[in-house]
Amino acid sequence: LSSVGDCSLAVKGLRNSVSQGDRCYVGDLCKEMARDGVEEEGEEECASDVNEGLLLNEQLQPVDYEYREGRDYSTQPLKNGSYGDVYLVKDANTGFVCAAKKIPLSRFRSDEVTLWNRLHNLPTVIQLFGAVRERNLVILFMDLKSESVGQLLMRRGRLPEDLALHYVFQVLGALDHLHKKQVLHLDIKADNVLLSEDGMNSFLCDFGHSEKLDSSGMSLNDQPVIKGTVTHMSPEVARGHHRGTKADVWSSSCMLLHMLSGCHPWTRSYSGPLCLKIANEPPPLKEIPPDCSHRTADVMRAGLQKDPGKRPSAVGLQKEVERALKEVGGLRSSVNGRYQEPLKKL
Ligand SMILES: Oc1ccc(F)cc1Nc1nc(-c2ccncc2)cs1
Repeated sequence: LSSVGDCSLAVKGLRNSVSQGDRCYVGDLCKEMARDGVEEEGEEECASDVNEGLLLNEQLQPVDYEYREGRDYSTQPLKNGSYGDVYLVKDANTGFVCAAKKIPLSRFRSDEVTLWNRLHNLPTVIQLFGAVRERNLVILFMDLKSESVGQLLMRRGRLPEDLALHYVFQVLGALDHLHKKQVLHLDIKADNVLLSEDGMNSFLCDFGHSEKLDSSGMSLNDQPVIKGTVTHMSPEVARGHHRGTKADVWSSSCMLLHMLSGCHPWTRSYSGPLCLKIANEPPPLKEIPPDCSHRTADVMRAGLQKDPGKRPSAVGLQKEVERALKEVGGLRSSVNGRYQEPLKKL
């Protein structure tokens, strides 16, 4: 197919059904790719040399309607593989460098790309540059950032209070945008928040668990439900109840606790499977570091309300974070400060 509408180019193999005239439909294509994934489970050989998808950034240049690793772009593991299947990508024609995540087709959910694509002009969400299927893999191309908050936490043990509040402030702002666009993230955690070079700006990534909300706030999900990270899972999600915007608010409070203590929530108080503890035990408020300001503790008490009805919205909690940030004197810590030992088991 030749260049299509607002997509710089549709890679060959695109079914005609997804590209009518001058519009290309990321969603339909991705549904097709995901459907193939489900059918192909275990039928490895029949993937032949399928190569189809959409490139949304003209710096990624297909050759003869194909975009193949090795020929049209090269990859190398990012941060020597510490992110798993995320790679540094260099386009062979333009020399453009970006990042890419490789996902097995059988695990690919079209919602990941369609919902991410809905957020394409949000400055607090990492930009999607394209989605291309090659054999049994889906490769998601995206903007390259320096590291994740998860990486930063590995380097620093635990973060200064003002820096942790600064990041959760930005994450809650991004969540407010997502929720206004009827999108749930459902895997908010330090690993899925990326940082700019100077560490001052953060970007949400990984929409692999995202779901769309319907008008009544119920999550509309026709894709296989995969749960997010257990330690950051809200009680209602742990119970299998309906997932709404408040699930992301709970997880962002878990991320704040993780940044302040250096440990995932619940793991300092309990060992073994956490799902039941999250559903039945009181929120892990005793894990709040004693050296935290009262306002910061207030943020966690509000965000870790077990009843989603009593939990504030993203923008509501963001206002409490703003008060806590003011109480500690605003952001003054540097990203590259000394290592601080994570807190011990309770
Ligand atoms: O699983 C994902 C699905 C979609 C994404 F957009 C990102 C990820 N995961 C990660 N991406 C990175 C990263 C990206 C860009 N630059 C530096 C690091 C580190 S972990």
